[in-house]
Amino acid sequence: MATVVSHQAIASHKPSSFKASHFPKEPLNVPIKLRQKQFKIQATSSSQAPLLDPVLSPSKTIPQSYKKKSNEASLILIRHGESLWNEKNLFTGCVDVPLTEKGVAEAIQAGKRISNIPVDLIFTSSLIRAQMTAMLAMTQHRCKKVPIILHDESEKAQTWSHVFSEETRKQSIPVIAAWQLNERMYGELQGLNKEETAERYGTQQVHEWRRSYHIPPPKGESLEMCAERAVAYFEDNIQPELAFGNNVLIAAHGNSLRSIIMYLDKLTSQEVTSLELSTGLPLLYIFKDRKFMRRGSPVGPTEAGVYAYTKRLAQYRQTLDETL
Ligand SMILES: O=C(O)[C@@H](CO)OP(=O)(O)O
Repeated sequence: MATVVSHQAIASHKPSSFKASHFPKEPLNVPIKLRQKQFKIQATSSSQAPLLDPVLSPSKTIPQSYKKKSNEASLILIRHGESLWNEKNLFTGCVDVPLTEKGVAEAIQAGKRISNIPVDLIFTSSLIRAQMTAMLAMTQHRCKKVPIILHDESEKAQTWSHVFSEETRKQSIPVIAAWQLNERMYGELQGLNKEETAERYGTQQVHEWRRSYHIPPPKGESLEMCAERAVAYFEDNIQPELAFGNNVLIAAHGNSLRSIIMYLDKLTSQEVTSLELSTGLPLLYIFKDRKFMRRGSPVGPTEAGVYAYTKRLAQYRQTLDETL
């Protein structure tokens, strides 16, 4: 079954509808797991003191009043916009190259398409092309919240990036960068031209390296190996957020997203070989009753059908319309 995916999601939380009680004393809506790992709530009312400190004890991290927000959540997947090496037709993998001007435009266009879909939390890979895409897309979001990258590479990085205003935090969206969402490592193909590689090794061989599930490129990751870390990360860190009711945007890569879509859509290792993702096209899923329902790629933020998908999305857009 061949599947070409693109999509577009919708709404945003209008500030007035976003009750502080959803995230009592929470920083940036920090997700449960990350919050457990990275933060503890500091018991102080001083405006001078940080509202959050690095975790000292995970057991102290979950406020008693923390309750599930919703039984339903939106999940938006976006493959990054065109990169400089996409343009040159080079195998890229884990080489960290930026977007082209076209890629920037694609990311902005993706943002327009999802400008009415709620986003509480953003996950990206650790690579700049995915991060640029997420950030550029969010410039278009009607909620006008500010995406902020959480830095957990050191205790100092955590401490130095604290936000001291609760109001400011409420107007922010945490961005979590995870290497597990990186593009598959393309081994000895990284930097090689795809067409020349096909001429040298044969079209069939190169197609197997690029699209088969089990066969890795020389000294690189097969899709199966990529799935082991990307899907594990999704299950451990992203799915719990959706189950809690947080709406999530993931900006990542052709192959890390193929492996996640394989998991979401329950594709076989044969079916995934024909799954192709276009650059910069958002794809919307609804997570409800522990199931993922793919909703495709809405054409524009005003497309009526998008809002028919769920009452919650329609309400969210209506709230935006009334507030902004
Ligand atoms: O070069 C890469 O990293 C990927 C994505 O651009 O290529 P492919 O389409 O071959 O998986």
